[in-house]
Amino acid sequence: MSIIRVQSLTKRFKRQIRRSGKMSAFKDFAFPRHEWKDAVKEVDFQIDKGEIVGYIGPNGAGKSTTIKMMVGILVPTSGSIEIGGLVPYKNRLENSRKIGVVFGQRTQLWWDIPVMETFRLMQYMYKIPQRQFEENIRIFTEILGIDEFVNVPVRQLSLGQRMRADLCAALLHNPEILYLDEPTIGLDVDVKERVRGFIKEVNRTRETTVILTTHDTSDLDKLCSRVLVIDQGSLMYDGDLEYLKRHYSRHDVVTVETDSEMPENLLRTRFQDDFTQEGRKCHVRIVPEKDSTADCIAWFIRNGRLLDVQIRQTDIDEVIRNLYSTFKRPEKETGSG
Ligand SMILES: Nc1ncnc2c1ncn2[C@@H]1O[C@H](COP(=O)(O)OP(=O)(O)OP(=O)(O)O)[C@@H](O)[C@H]1O
Repeated sequence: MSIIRVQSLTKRFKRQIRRSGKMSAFKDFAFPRHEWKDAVKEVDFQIDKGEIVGYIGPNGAGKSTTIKMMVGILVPTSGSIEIGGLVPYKNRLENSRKIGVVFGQRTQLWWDIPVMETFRLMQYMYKIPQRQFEENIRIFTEILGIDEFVNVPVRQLSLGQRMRADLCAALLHNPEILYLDEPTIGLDVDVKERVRGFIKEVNRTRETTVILTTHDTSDLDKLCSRVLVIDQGSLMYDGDLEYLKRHYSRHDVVTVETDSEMPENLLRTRFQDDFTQEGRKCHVRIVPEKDSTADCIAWFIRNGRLLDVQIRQTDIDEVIRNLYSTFKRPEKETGSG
């Protein structure tokens, strides 16, 4: 049962064209020239209750514009959006009770007051019953480990602490849908893991639907099985993450340095033609159908003395570039099932 239905969604912005050269500022002011930009073009998708979906694409692809229309901040130029039966920009207040939003780059919390006071203000604004409020605070503070800084003003929090407080605040009113815009940007590895664990737990226990934009492939790997890929406003792919990675990524490369040069015939027996050697360094291309990074490293540990290991993983921008060059014109592709 779809909780989100997006049909032929388009958002067109009018932008001023800036001139260059002599008197350009004056000319721009006196004789402004404009162009139209389709930030989102004829986008269609549906999302079921309880799904976690990655919404990805390069910078300027149209992700935030789509999310802003789903949240109700922007009005579509054409097409339709229905969130749990509501049209977001027409029913902003009702829609806001169904959704939680977290932007990694900016906080929704009040800068000058302690975290717990912010939560209390949220309780007041969303009319959250006391029991629900207390229970959520208890559960969320435990999983996110925020009890040690609930009395600290938001402005004094580190980025990782602020992000955890933001996540907690966004979920206090038990929203059905959670929009996360780059939720792990700038966080250290431990906090990233904590945030991902929390998102997973909320999705599992409350069936919260999660839409996530990210440039971090690990977020996708750990959280999403389905991704939507947008580029230049058009939806290029809607389907399985694994399918996308298998078909459009270059393979991961493991570079291993050993204390002495390994015999080429030994390497060839194990890795056939999927390696190159430069003295004590060996680069192995991991072909997922027949090998894994872990097995490759384990083999080197058994057969030589390791000095260094580097793994070059496929980054999602590279996947998208490959996807884009495969389809000369943006097209939709269904990879699931
Ligand atoms: N208010 C606006 N007026 C004019 N153009 C806009 C406006 N908002 C966004 N755009 C343009 O629409 C396009 C899509 O922008 P959007 O912010 O949705 O991209 P994005 O995929 O979220 O990018 P990023 O990953 O960098 O956040 C960009 O070309 C951007 O310059």
